Amino acid sequence: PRTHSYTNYNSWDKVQSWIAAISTSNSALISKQSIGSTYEGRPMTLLKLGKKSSVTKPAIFMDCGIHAREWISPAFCQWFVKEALSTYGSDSQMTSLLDQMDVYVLPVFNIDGYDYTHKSNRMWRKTRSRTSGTSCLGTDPNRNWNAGWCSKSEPCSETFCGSKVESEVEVRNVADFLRRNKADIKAYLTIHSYSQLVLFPYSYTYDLAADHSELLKVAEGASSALRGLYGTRYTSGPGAATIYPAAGGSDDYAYDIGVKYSFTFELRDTGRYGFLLPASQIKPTCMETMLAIKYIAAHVQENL
Ligand SMILES: NCCCCC[C@@H](C[SeH])C(=O)O
Ligand SMILES: [Zn+2]
Ligand SMILES: [Zn+2]
Repeated sequence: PRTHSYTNYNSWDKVQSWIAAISTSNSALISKQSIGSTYEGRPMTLLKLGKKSSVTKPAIFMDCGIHAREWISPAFCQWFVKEALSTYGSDSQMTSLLDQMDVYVLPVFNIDGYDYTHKSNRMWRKTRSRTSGTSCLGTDPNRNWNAGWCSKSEPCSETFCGSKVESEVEVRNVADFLRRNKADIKAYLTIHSYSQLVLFPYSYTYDLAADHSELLKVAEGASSALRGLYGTRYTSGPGAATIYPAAGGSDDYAYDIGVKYSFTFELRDTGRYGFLLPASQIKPTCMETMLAIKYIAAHVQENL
């Protein structure tokens, strides 16, 4: 049956029906808005969490599922929404957060790819768009942003940067939203797997970001908050030196348009299961990651 579960990896049609249900479950705290469609025509629906207000509040933007095979990522976004709604009023930090700020959550960024991993190729990473002149499909949505964009790359590569900046409609839809709302968006969080890392700009250069020392402090604080639950060890640092140099990333783009608190998470594990993280680890992974996200949110609030 079409039953959604927070402790299972949900197919796209289950996530889609969950979005419809959860977004109308509590009109005081959650609403939804469309930010466009994917290449194959699936609806990109943004969830807006926060105490309803007639004035614009400062916001945090979080996306999951940029890469199709990283199933623990959309699982976390669903968990986050559930936790926010169910602990508002009882958890003082979550209550303060949703009173003072709005949190935008995009549960699955690359829906076409996510659906494809459920139906065809579990290890697919990219979008499912067609590029003229090649039979290889897809562009890496985390190399397609206007941030040190790579221009030269192979269409058949897993990290193909695309035929041009924002060639991918999914990237354009989110970039447009960030540009429209950048005055109010104070933090950008993008959730990936795997490697257990908290990364921040830059990846497109080894140059340190202007806010490097503060971002490092926040990333280390988030990692230690996460470690407090089960002892899971994360590494923190700027992307280029901590994982690998990477052009055209969403975090670098958000930072360069002025969203100072920009972080990329690589969730569990460190390679034993990799992208195929067992569903039995969804709950512990989401519980510990909540602590890291709440740590960052608290820092953002303290610096509003
Ligand atoms: N902006 C690049 C952040 C660091 C790399 C993140 C990983 C996630 Se799978 C990648 O996009 O290769
Ligand atoms: Zn990824
Ligand atoms: Zn990754």
